[in-house]
Amino acid sequence: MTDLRQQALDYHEFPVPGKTAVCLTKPARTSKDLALAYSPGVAEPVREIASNPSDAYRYTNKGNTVAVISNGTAILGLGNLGPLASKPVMEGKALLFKHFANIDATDIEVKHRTTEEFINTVEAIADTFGGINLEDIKAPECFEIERELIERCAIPVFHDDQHGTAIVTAAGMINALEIQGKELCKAVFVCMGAGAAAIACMTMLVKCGAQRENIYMLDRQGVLHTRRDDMNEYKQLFANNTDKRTLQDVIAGADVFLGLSGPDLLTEEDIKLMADKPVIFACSNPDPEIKPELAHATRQDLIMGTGRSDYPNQVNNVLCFPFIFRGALDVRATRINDEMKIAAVKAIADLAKEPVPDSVLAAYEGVTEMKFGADYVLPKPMDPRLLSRIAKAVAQAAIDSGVAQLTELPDGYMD
Ligand SMILES: NC(=O)C1=CN([C@@H]2O[C@H](COP(=O)(O)OP(=O)(O)OC[C@H]3O[C@@H](n4cnc5c(N)ncnc54)[C@H](OP(=O)(O)O)[C@@H]3O)[C@@H](O)[C@H]2O)C=CC1
Ligand SMILES: CC(=O)C(=O)O
Ligand SMILES: [Mg+2]
Repeated sequence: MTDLRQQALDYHEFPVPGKTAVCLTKPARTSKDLALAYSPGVAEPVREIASNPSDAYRYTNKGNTVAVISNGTAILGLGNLGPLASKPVMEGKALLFKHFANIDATDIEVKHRTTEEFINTVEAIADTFGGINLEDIKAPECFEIERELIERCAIPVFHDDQHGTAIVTAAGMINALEIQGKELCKAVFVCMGAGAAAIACMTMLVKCGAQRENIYMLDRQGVLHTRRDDMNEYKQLFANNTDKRTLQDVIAGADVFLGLSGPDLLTEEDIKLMADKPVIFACSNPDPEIKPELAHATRQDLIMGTGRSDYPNQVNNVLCFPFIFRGALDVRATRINDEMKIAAVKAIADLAKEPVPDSVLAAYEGVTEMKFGADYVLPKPMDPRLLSRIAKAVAQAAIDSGVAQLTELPDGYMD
């Protein structure tokens, strides 16, 4: 048993099992308190909400809550291990929502037979919450699930593995390519994986300026190409009219490798074939497509990122989801649209160029300097400025694009 394995199990088991609990925001000590909190007093907000549903934001915790919902079909890069096994990850997301953005998140693991049953289950409970963060639901079902739920729910529904990952990847990619002296619109991309995260990341990169014809994607069968007849409609959008079939065929001369697939799928020989000054984001969790030690030992001119906390350049949706929901909840956005996502990309990318506060350095043992460059293309999750920068940009974008129920930012918001 490795040290980290035992430490992780102990962390989850002691002093109480799990990572989250409920806390009270109102007194419940006296009979008067109970008469207000429960019967008879609770009847008053019930009547108010029955006659005006938006009063749920006024008298209940709805406006500061997010449901983190999974079916466990794509738990990190561990695969389809079922809803119950996904609970530690969902509790982990709830911990991050609370710690970084003071949002009260509840994890919900759904057992279901059909995609429709999952959608109906989530729709049925949606009004309880201010937002829904879908997590670790595999492609292609995730696309239909999210689309349907956005249609059916009056609150933001956001598949984190798609859009949280895409926002952070785009921010990191813009910065990494700038440092390498390359342009997004000219860069050649190889994306290993063609699932939830990969399709969303490449879609977002195209929105940010990457050229569709410069993108090669691969799944377990190899390169997505137009002569294949085994691809779903989402993969078809990224199929190229090409004779290239393997990773080795497409990685030769590529500027970027983006891994959203599984562990150890990229070799030293592969990265030797890439163009000068490549960018490698090997984002599979917990084990990346190539270990940073191996990549750095192979080439000196690359920028390397992973999804993990224990290497430089953590390309992980934790940099986005707590903060984008903070902004969306605070203006009661009914959805999280492209304008809000692009605002988040820009806020994250820009923050990486600013001097890093000492409090961030203190959270990273042994690190004495962090400065925009090859080992610092993205802000750190511990950076307290992420909250104000992303939430404010997102909330403003929600107002400007007409999906906020508030017409202006609250006075002094995030100042
Ligand atoms: N760093 C971050 O913030 C994030 C990282 N991720 C990581 O991305 C990975 C994928 O997650 P997600 O998109 O949600 O899962 P999905 O199940 O939706 O997609 C997985 C994709 O990876 C492909 N794949 C798996 N194994 C291989 C292989 N051996 N060779 C080629 N392709 C392979 C699958 O191919 P096929 O279609 O043929 O089955 C599929 O296209 C996970 O490792 C996850 O940890 C995800 C979200 C955020
Ligand atoms: C980070 C994350 O959401 C994942 O790996 O699935
Ligand atoms: Mg995930």
